[in-house]
Amino acid sequence: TITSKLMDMVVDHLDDSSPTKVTIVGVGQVGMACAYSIMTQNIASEIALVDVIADKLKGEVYDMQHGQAFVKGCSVKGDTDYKVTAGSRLCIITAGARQREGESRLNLVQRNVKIFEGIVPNLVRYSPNTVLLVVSNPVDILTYVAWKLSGLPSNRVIGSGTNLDTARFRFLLGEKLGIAPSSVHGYIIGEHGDSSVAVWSSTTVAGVSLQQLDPEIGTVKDPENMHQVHQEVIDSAYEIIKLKGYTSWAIGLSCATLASAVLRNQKGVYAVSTVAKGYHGIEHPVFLSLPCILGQDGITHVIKQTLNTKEQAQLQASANTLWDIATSLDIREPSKY
Ligand SMILES: COc1ncc(-c2ccc3c(Nc4cccc(C(=O)O)c4)c(C(N)=O)cnc3c2)c(OC)n1
Repeated sequence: TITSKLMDMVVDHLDDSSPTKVTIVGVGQVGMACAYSIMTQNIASEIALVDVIADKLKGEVYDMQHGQAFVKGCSVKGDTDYKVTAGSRLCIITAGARQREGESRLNLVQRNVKIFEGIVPNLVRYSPNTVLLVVSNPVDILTYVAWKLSGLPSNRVIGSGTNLDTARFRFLLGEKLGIAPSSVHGYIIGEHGDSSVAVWSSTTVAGVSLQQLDPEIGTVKDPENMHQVHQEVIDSAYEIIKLKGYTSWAIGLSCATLASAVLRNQKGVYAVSTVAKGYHGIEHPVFLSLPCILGQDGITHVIKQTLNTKEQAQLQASANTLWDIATSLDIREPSKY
């Protein structure tokens, strides 16, 4: 054969037990933007793609595989059978039901619970030590659902949460200040979407607090209307969906950054959705975004920011809303024994 003429075998099969393998469930626009970002940034040595639409899945796998020659060391495979995901360090869930015309948020969530019941137990079965990263919306509720269905410790169940909101906030502030987003430090925390909280008191450039320079910053009395920056962040997802039908590139890049923090044990601080019980007077085990340190075992620490009374009240209101939804869901938890 060509192989035997080309080369001599030295070792039959090296047990490559340390592949940095990432699974992505859902090969829609978000899932493929995650896959492409992870592949081109050499964050994983293996990417496994899973979905229920077999032809779409096969097409995406082939198309990604044909790009392997252009990147260093990232192999892509895919299957509708979850066996393909075995040994993943990180599993990213982008799958979910599409909101139907006039469908209530609660009905959509319940449909996604059913879908997650088909996905999460399969992921944990083949990768019991995995970290889960939930991207599907409504992300805070669905990260809680994934946590309940997985039986994993909460440090290994993460929601992308307000990580993307925070990136948009830093970008828009940077545009106003003429400073690169990487040098504008600030966090949007809490519930992803309309009720997120911009923590103006900890928004700084070179350690200089913008709130100290302008105590009204972020309020409607702020002469420079910086409050508008947070409103633009909240509106941006709707704006982009109106313009192109979905969002993909920024969420894909944000997930690649979170994947890198986990796979490379980087200990970066990111606003991601985690169990907020015990922080800022929150009593229920709901998932909300807080600044978290990310490493190989998921969330190792939560940074305790000092929030003003208004910011705390907003978080607690979100926590109560999410807890009402969480307790109304019928989630089939794994048997404890
Ligand atoms: C083992 O049992 C099992 N296995 C898989 C599923 C399941 C269901 C829906 C899935 C799914 N979404 C999906 C599939 C079909 C219809 C819809 C919808 O919006 O109605 C949504 C996706 C995705 N890419 O969005 C990806 N995987 C899925 C997987 C499932 O759902 C109950 N049950």
